[in-house]
Amino acid sequence: MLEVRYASSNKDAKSYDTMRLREEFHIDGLFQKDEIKMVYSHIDRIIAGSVCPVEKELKLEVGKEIGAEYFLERRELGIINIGGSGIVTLDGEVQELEKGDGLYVGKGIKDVVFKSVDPGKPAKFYINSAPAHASYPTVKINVKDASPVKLGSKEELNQRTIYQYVHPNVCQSCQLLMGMTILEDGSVWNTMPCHTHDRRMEVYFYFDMDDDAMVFHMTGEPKETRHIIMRNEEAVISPSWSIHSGVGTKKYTFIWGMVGENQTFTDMDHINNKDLL
Ligand SMILES: O=C[C@H](O)[C@@H](O)CC(=O)C(=O)O
Ligand SMILES: [Zn+2]
Repeated sequence: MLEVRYASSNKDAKSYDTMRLREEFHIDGLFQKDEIKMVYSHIDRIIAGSVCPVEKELKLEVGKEIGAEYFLERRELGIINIGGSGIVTLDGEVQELEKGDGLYVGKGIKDVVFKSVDPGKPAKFYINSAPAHASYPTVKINVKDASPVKLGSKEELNQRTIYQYVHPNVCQSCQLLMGMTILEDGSVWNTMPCHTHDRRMEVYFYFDMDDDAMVFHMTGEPKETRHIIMRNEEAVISPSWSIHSGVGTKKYTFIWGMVGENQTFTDMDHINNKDLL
């Protein structure tokens, strides 16, 4: 299933009510058994989605929206498995991904097939894909190979480690950047102090949450902030003009993916807390 969403202007988004904000930016219904769900956003043409093979093998297919012979004809793909052991087969070559493992798949791979090792403990593949102009090698990224950046402090309730998976420090890609942020026990804030980066949009995917837990995800321009309530295994699109930051009622982890003009991670436009409205 592929759902298409168009881009929203910062001028229009100011007047969105809760439901409209969710319609434009919030993604739920991920990880349905034996299904692939994808959202194709016209914001930098990122595709974010889930692949949840249980009994069946699932193959990436293309429709008219992509206009290619096969999914990765002119795209690249990042995968992180958040479930049980899984297998991704790339033109017949087998890659095994345990929980937390990632895979970068370059342009030109024709057959991408997903399956679970044990249907009793299905794999859950979270995916991000972006248009690509060049083919870079497939790279498997274990959590331990991802490049860690420690941020925050106990006092600010935002102590966390950002693991860069698809990033120039780890592997080559055309435009995709992807990683996972893990919070320390008792820290509830991510990406606060917050930032924007007009050169890249971003998608956050929240997981490893209890059923009754929520993350209040902050969105909007720095002086027009709104929130979107996130529950386990839901994602949210952040246009380049928007902040993206969250606070949890209980513990959570999230995967971030960025697509756009550049790949520089440290070029964000930091926003001072006192300037937020
Ligand atoms: O532009 C960078 C992205 O928003 C994330 O990498 C930030 C993040 O995971 C965090 O601060 O917790
Ligand atoms: Zn960001």
